[in-house]
Amino acid sequence: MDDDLVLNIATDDHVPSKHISGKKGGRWTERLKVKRTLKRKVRTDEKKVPSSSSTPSTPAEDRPRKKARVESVQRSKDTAQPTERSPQAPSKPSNQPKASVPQPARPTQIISSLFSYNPKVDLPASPQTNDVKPSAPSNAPLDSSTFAGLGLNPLLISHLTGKMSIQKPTAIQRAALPVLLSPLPSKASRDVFLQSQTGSGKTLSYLLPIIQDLLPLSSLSYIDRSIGTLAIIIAPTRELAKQISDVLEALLKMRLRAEDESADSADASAPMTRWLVSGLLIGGATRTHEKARLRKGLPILVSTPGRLLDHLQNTSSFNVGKCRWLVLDEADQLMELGFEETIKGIIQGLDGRRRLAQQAMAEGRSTEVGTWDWERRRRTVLCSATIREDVQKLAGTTLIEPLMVKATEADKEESSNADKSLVTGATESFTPPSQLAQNFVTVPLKLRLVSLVALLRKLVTETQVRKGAKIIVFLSCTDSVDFHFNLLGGSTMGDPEPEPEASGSDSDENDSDEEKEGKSSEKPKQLEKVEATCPLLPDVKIYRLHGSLTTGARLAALKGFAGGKKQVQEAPAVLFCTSVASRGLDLPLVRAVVQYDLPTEGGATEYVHRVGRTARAGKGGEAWSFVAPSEVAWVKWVEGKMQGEESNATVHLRGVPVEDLLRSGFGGRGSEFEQRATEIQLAFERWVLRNKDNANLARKAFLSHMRAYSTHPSSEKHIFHIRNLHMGHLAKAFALRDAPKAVKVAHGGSAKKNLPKTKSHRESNKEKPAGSKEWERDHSGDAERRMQAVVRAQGRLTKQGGVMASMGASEFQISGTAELEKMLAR
Ligand SMILES: Nc1ncnc2c1ncn2[C@@H]1O[C@H](COP(=O)(O)OP(=O)(O)OP(=O)(O)O)[C@@H](O)[C@H]1O
Repeated sequence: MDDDLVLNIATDDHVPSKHISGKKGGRWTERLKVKRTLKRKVRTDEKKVPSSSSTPSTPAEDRPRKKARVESVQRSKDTAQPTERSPQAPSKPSNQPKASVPQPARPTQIISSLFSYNPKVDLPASPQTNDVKPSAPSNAPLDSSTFAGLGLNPLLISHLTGKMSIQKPTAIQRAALPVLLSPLPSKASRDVFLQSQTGSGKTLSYLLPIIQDLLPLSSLSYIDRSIGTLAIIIAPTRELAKQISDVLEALLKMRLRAEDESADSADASAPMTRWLVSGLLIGGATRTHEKARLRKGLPILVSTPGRLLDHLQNTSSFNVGKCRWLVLDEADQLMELGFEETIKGIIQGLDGRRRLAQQAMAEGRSTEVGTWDWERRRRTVLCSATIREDVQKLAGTTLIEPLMVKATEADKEESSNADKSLVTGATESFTPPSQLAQNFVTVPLKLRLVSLVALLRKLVTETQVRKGAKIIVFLSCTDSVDFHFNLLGGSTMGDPEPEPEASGSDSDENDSDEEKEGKSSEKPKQLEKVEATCPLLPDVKIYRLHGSLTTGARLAALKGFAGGKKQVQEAPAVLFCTSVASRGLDLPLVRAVVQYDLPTEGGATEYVHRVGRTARAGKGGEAWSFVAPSEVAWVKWVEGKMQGEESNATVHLRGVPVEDLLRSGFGGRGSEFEQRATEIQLAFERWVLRNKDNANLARKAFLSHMRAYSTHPSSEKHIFHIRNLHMGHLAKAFALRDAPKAVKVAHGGSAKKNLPKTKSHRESNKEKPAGSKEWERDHSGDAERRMQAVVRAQGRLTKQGGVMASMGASEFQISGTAELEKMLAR
């Protein structure tokens, strides 16, 4: 199957016909001579004809054109003949947004096999109709309960209802607040393990009790922020920490008045919480700056683990001896990112600081005024959407006699409960919110790119009515995110090429101090562009998010995507991202989550976390997964995993035929969508051919995607095996015209030289700004380390002349350079 070699070869009008009209009559030797002369002339003329693209040619283009298969040509003639509307590629369906795309400067005849040689796709037996009734929301606020009934301070309640539009508690809040608010049963208060579905309101479940606990301190005469840090919340990523800090700040804006104090009294507006300052430590600012803020005092601190440990070890003015609360949010991600040892270090550091502070008091060395209840121990709360084995391990090392608090079904009173003790060894299923509509499309590799555009157009059209809706698209690696962001933001569909932008909207002020000092930013400025638009998605803003962007660019992208306070009036937005956005992020109005690449790590759990970015707090949402024909078994597999062994609930993904998707995205009658899709594919391919940078982005993305794909664990290799992928077809998904071999050569030099050396895709690509120690701490997970060990072992083996371990024989399907090379050449 090498049909990909002949795709999209444009035949320009002025290219002489290859048909040789032979001389009639005369001797056969004379006839042959004439025929040869003519043939030579045709070849010379062909060489003189300039390339259809006026852009610098890539090495791949320098090669002679390949011969088109008759079948392909025939097919394209049947399906891709330009029609009256075809220049407006793609014409919109009647209900589509106005996508007036200028006529592309395209050849008069298109030869494309985008719709031929694709494997036959059978839709698995799954509910196909649209009339599957949506279930009642499982993470919505409850009508049957009130915050007052749970013991929340009336001032907090009025702030929640008046300023934050939060009226009723969710199931996890109903379960957690009584436990965390209750007067402590003993000096040794119980630690808590908080578990519930995505988007169920875990953040408020611990923030409200912390604030309510600290509020009474406001009446102490000596209280001010120099009291030091009394509560610490740890989150695995900077984005999450920032998000929690934003919610905390919204809560602390609360202005408290004594009940008998009139609103007119002189100091009625004075906040009693003035001393209750929150701080954020995420490594974006210089250490000196952070130290200065710590010295002043930050009573409630939100931090990433690495930075917190750093200050505990190196900042003597960090006054944390009186810390009463420690929250470990997104515990499963903390474990996945390899923070177990860091957390242990933090706990030791906190204990040590407490001992020192007590000692200083006892020995009269402390300058502090007032008394402090040193008997009261620090309470630890661990939050997680899952109770996987590694999370239980973390609970075992950080919690003392914990209570398990969970909420699974919002509508059942008895399901919100606080168990007597922590469940151990349980393998409970982890399900998305019940109101989430889960879909999948089996997409032949060649059609992936155009199908993605079709799906985005469809979703955007549907959201036009509900302005401001957002769509998140998950991809396998940073290179792929960069490629798709630049491709959609750069393809013109025939418009004159836009001037290259000097820089994006990521202004200098967004850059962190460290980045300004040039310490961690290695990316060229243009790659840090934050926002893009695409003629195929009118009025839609496109963003990207991955760990290799500078902190400034990451936060700017999130801010742009989330929109301002009036999100409802804003343009729809699409965010291309890696798994860095899969946990905890609470972005308003996310209407759909598209898993263009299925998770390489974390399996079904990661799938549920990703789709959990929509359908939050009782709202609706859609999940879409792209499944390759060789991966169809994934659907049953993931349904089974979500269902769990004991659950009676049925979890179904609805299968949508790819033709339906393309038709609803591109419109037209009959198979017109095929021609429109072909034209879009051609426009993308032209963008790749436009210059070397674009071509390199595409090739890098292709190779990095391959590497990412090869890291699916061996337990999933019956579904995801690199051997099952047709490289030529996959190249199409990266708008590459070259066959894999050409990709390799065009990358400059030998394949061996150009393929990333046997490093894990994560190490070489996924989230790492080179030289960033903070990244090392924030993103180096156990799985990654194990994978790197396998890669290193393979490297040693081959260097010693050993035989490469067979693919998938280890935990990870790491292919060595030679192995990958062989596949590429296949
Ligand atoms: N009682 C409530 N009523 C209405 N909305 C709420 C309520 N509690 C929380 N929310 C909103 O629900 C959304 C999700 O909350 P939160 O981020 O705390 O969920 P989560 O359980 O931590 O999710 P994840 O596991 O994905 O991190 C937020 O936008 C929050 O403002």
